[in-house]
Formats: sequence, structure tokens, C-alpha cells
Amino acid sequence: MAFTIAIDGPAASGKGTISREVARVFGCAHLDTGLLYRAVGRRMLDGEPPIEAARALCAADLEVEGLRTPGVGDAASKVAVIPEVRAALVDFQRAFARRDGGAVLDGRDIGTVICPEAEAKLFVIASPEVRARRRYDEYVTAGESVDFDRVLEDVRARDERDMGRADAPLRPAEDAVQIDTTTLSIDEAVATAIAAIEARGGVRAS
Ligand SMILES: Nc1ncnc2c1ncn2[C@@H]1O[C@H](COP(=O)(O)OP(=O)(O)O)[C@@H](O)[C@H]1O
Ligand SMILES: Nc1ccn([C@@H]2O[C@H](COP(=O)(O)OP(=O)(O)O)[C@@H](O)[C@H]2O)c(=O)n1
Repeated sequence: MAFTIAIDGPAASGKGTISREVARVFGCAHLDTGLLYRAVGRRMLDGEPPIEAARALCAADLEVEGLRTPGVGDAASKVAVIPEVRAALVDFQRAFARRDGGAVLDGRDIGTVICPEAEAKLFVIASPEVRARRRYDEYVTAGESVDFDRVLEDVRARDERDMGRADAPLRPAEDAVQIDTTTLSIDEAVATAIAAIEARGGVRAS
């Protein structure tokens, strides 16, 4: 049976980390929908018009190196404002969500637009400072030279763009369970998510 878990939230709130672990515990497939927008953003930076890039997106585009860089994140949130780009990505996400064996999708509009009928919805947040620190640490580990204040500025700019757009803005679905990871460890955040999903009828894989 298809059991869909929708996990939304702002940049570096911990939704990807939670989603990967939730997929493992509940034995379902995981789609990081941010990667779709990052891949379109990447193609735009390479000179392709974003709407065409979204319509032509293929699996190989998601494997391209460097999708997690600050520049591509910024480009992703710019192309994500364009309704035709969002529309071109809907069918793939919905088909993924209804696959047999269940699915977890993380992004910005999964619980509100892509899968409003999802059985379990989480909205993961954390303070901008903590999110910027996590992202900064990731960049440093990856060997990128970045400035903390710049990362914080980027997190805030992306929040504003993601929450302020007219089409599918970042906001919690009415029936989403909110998890604030500001002061939670990864283990605590994952345990809170698992408990919330079980409360909505999710059954762990044996
Ligand atoms: N609760 C947490 N406490 C500390 N670090 C976390 C927590 N959740 C995630 N992280 C770390 O923060 C970074 C961003 O997390 P990620 O799950 O990629 O966020 P998102 O998918 O929301 O952008 C990762 O390096 C991850 O290991
Ligand atoms: N479902 C989604 C997922 C991402 N996005 C956009 O894509 C950008 C990159 O998403 P992401 O999930 O990879 O970003 P992080 O949270 O990992 O920083 C976001 O800032 C959004 O603008 C979206 O609009 N809708």
C-alpha cells in the first residue's frame, strides 16, 4: 500500500537528514525534491532557459556534481519562483509519492501542493543562526571557502524568497506536525519524527 510521508521546511533545518532515516526505518523510497530545483538551477547557470530545463529534466541531471554548492542553492530558489518550472516537476513527484511500498518526499510544498493527501506530514524548522552554522560546517567539511555571515545572509534570502513567492510558498500544511530542531540532536530529531509518523499510522519495516 502507498503510504506517503511529506517533510517540508526551510534550508538546513534537518529535513534531509530526518527523511533519509525515516525512509530506512519505514522501509520506503526517498526523494529529495530540492535536487530537482537544484538541477534546473544548475542548467540555468549553464545558460539554458529554466522552463525548458525543467521540462527536459532527466535522471542524469540529478547525478551532476556540485548541486549542493551555495551558488546552485541560490539559483534553485530563483527558478523555483517560476510557475511553469514548478508545474513541469509535479507529475514526477506525485508518481514517486504513490509508489508501492510507500515514499518519503522532502521539500517546501510537499504537504501543501504535491501531496496534500499524504498520510503523515512534518514541518521541520530551526533558527536561522543554527541553520546557517550547520550549512557553514558542511561547506567547510567539503573544502569550500565560505564566510559565515555570507551563509547566514544566503539562508535568510532564501527563506524570504521561498516563503514570499506566490506559487507554492513555503508554509506548514494545516495538519503538519512541527518539529523545531534548534536544540535537538540528530537522534532526538529523528526519534521525534518517527513517533509523529507512527501516530499517523506509519508502520516500521520489520
Ligand atoms: N538536529 C540536528 N542537529 C545538528 N545537526 C543537524 C541536525 N539535523 C541536521 N543536522 C546537520 O545539518 C546539516 C543540514 O541538514 P540537512 O538534513 O541536509 O538539512 P535540509 O535537508 O533541511 O537542508 C547536515 O550537515 C546535518 O548533518
Ligand atoms: N519542493 C521544493 C523543494 C525545493 N524548492 C526550492 O529549491 C531550493 C533548494 O532546495 P533544497 O531542499 O535543496 O535546499 P536545502 O534545504 O537543502 O538548502 C529551495 O530554496 C527552494 O526554493 C522548492 O521550491 N520546492
